[in-house]
Amino acid sequence: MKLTDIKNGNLSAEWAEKGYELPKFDVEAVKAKTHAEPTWVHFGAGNIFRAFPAAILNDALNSGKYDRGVIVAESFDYEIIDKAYQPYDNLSLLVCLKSTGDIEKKVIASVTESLKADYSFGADWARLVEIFQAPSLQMISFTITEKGYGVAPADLERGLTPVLAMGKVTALLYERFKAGALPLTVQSMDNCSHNGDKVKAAVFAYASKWVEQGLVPAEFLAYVKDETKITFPWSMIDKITPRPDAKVQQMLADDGFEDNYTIVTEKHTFTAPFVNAEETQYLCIEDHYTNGRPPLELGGVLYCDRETVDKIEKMKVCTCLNPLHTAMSIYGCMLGYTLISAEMADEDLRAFIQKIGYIEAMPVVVDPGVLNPYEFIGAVINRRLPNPFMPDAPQRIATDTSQKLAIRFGETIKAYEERGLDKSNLVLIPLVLAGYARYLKGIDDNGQPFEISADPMLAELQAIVAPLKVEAGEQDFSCLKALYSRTDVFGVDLYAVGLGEKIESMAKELFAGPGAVRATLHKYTLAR
Ligand SMILES: NC(=O)c1ccc[n+]([C@@H]2O[C@H](COP(=O)([O-])OP(=O)(O)OC[C@H]3O[C@@H](n4cnc5c(N)ncnc54)[C@H](O)[C@@H]3O)[C@@H](O)[C@H]2O)c1
Ligand SMILES: O=P(O)(O)OC[C@@H](O)[C@@H](O)[C@H](O)[C@H](O)CO
Repeated sequence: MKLTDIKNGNLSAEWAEKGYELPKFDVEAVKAKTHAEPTWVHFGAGNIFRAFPAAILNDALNSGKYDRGVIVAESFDYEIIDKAYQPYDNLSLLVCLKSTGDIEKKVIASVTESLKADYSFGADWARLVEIFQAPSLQMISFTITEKGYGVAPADLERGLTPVLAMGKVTALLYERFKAGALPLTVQSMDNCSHNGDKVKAAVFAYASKWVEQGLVPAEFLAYVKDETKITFPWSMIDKITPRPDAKVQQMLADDGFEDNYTIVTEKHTFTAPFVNAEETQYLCIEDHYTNGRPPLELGGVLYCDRETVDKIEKMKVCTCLNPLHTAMSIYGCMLGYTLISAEMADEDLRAFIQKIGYIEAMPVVVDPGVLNPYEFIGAVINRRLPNPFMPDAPQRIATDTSQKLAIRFGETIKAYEERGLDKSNLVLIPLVLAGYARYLKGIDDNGQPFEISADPMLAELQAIVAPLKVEAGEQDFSCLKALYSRTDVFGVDLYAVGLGEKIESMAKELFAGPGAVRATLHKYTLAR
């Protein structure tokens, strides 16, 4: 079985026998229609694109209610196009790793063209210009990582031939402007807060600079700033999509699926003709489009207003997912875990995050109205985190913890303060923060050193806890005042809100020698 069998009409009975879902639409007809009248270009040919936006469109096409595919443009790592798209007619295999152990295998055929977005690839660039000149084009979208939105001063000086993604996008928008100032929506789908504003700021930066340099008329800047023409909606995307996994690769090989190898590009993108991801997914998009849009609600996208997108993001990041991730990762690293799913089989850790979520954070959750926070957190705790097929590690999540504590826990503490709620209800959240001081020592619960994940504040914060030792007996913990009063790290001065002393006393217990992390975690979690 090979993906190219689909184009060649060479489909053996094996595909169905082995449980591979094939496209239910006329792939060649969709390809031709999309070529003639494109509606959607997506920048960033990475794993999440294939696992999520392209898969949603595939579902819409399978429903028979839509007839256009998506054209993918790669502005950074061209090897992905050469090695993971072109040899497979842009087809891929989505392997959905359900928490039940069921595995869904679906051929994704919604990507109709793959293009290298750079002037040096003449034909591909010319095709992109043609697409941007097409009145039918409705939306361009992105999953290019947060750094993909960067605007470097040197690139702004390169005029109309920039090398960074946002410069290229602005150059293509200029082509659309010249074609009659046609409307278009520019849609970030990256995992960063207020993502639409990031694209907007970058496009405005290039357009302003080019006007200033006399390279484009002032009307171009007015065009990108005119909300009846160009919009930059916000979105919230949530689907854990790890790199292609060796076990999945082997399972495909055992099936007889030949396109089963992983490619690591020179730029260190991990790609493959297949992608593995969890089943749960949320994509919430601010519905502010100027030229219509593909009907992605057919594939489950939730369209709403900006305020709702913002609330959904807060629900996820401040309460229902990310605080639990961080809590279990700080303790997971100290307890020697390397797999999130294994941590969920640890009764203390599971109860720890469950009680943090339901008892301590949920009373102040931001309820977006359109998604039920209880259903969301239920899916996180019962289906997503325990999924044994997801190769996610606490060490990944513990990266940059100093940058995440304020949003993941500080917002909840602030909400208790603002609403005059009883802060004695906060026990396990203080235990997470106490655990952070213990984590910063880089010594696990057996008394052995472990590698702390990268963090821009690591040296500074480790210096604060340096006087402390992991050992039984009396110690002076007054150094912790310099840690827990840091509003930049915790979002609040924990002493000013009456939690500092409680956290300090928990820290004392956590530092009391090997085994103290487990004992303290167990004690407080059981008592809750
Ligand atoms: N993987 C997930 O679980 C997940 C979940 C939700 C959201 N996301 C969002 O999607 C993004 C990409 O994730 P992925 O799984 O596709 O990663 P990936 O490594 O598979 O692909 C990254 C993509 O971004 C491009 N890129 C990287 N640096 C760039 C740059 N400087 N300029 C332009 N393009 C650049 C790459 O070329 C590639 O197309 C994440 O950063 C996040 O914002 C990912
Ligand atoms: O991406 P980070 O490093 O901010 O956080 C790590 C995880 O909590 C995060 O990646 C989640 O897996 C993701 O937010 C799920 O959609």
